[in-house]
Amino acid sequence: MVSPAVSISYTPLSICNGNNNSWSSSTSSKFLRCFPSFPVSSVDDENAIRNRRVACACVAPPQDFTPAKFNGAHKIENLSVNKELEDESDVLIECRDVYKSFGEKHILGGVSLKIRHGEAVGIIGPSGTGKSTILKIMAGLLAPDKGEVLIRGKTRHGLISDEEISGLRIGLVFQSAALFDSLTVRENVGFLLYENSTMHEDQIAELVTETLAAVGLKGVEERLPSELSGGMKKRVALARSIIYDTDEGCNRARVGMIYGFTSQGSSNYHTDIPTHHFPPKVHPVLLYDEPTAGLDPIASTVVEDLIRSVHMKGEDALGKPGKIASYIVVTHQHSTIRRAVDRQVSYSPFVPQFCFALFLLTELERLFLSSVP
Ligand SMILES: Nc1ncnc2c1ncn2[C@@H]1O[C@H](COP(=O)(O)OP(=O)(O)OP(=O)(O)O)[C@@H](O)[C@H]1O
Repeated sequence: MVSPAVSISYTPLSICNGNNNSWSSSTSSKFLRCFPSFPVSSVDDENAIRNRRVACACVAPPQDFTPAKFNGAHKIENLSVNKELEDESDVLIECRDVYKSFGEKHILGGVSLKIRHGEAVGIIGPSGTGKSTILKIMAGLLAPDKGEVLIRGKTRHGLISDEEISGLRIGLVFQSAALFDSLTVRENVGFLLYENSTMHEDQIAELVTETLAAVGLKGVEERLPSELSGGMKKRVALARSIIYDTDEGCNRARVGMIYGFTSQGSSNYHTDIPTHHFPPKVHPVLLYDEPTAGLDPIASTVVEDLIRSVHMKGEDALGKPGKIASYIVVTHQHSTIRRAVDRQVSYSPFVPQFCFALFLLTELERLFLSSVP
């Protein structure tokens, strides 16, 4: 089993990107390795973490760190240092110098980042800095005031369009599970298919059961959301974001349709992929907004491993390879960065102190977990 290690950097740069062996000697010498192994809990799944390339993203304030003057416009910086990633052909989503304000509030001030095929990216930063906003912009639910969003190299104009996402399936899993309270788990997970596919109800029911099993839930199909724990709700939301139409008979005209639900009506965005296997040119990308918020450390671990397992480099609870090409996780929890992310993008100028605080919290969490019999 590969054990992720956490390192402390004495520079704001906190990335160990790429594969486990990607530390150059000059880089590794700048880092103090402090936790050679991650605590093994009962929910650890060797398969789920076997394919983890890196889980390392923690920074301490540099000794000479002086916070930059805050001028109201935060900037996300892609801190990747991996030269291998300079090839542009595998970029699925790119934000280029994106600005966004709400009224007088300047939320995003020149955000640039790229999400590549196969990547697992974490976005970390203080509350209210615009992390959810950038996810919504990437998903095409909000338009930037200035700057560009490119989907597989093509500039998106305005909000998401059917044409644009014919090659990309973007799912957005919101912070709250945002299930429909009056619908059963089966109806929630299968909602899009019941509403929009030509699949027979029995087929949908079977697919829902299979998808729930993939996220480790069995026998909950007929329950209402109010009868589930917070962690179970998150898993149901995850199942809803990865289910897709298996009806080969469906024509492809529906590829690229997008549906949305938030807590006031819409929270999870899907496209409807009507083939059992994703067409070769369709890349499912999931955007998770604080998927472990409000969960205890063990429930968080389950969700973090599930996020890994539905990724193309993982295996789901049924032992099948995951189907998600790339994903982004917005989180406040360092454990989520450590377990579920290969690469981290951070908000400046506060991130060194913020990550250091997260590091301390994670250590408390680790001590707590290790003391549990
Ligand atoms: N539709 C909107 N209208 C007006 N203000 C908004 C809107 N959406 C977000 N904001 C404001 O933009 C700021 C950034 O919000 P956002 O949800 O993106 O932050 P965040 O970094 O994800 O925060 P948190 O970590 O607390 O979830 C907040 O001050 C929020 O009130």
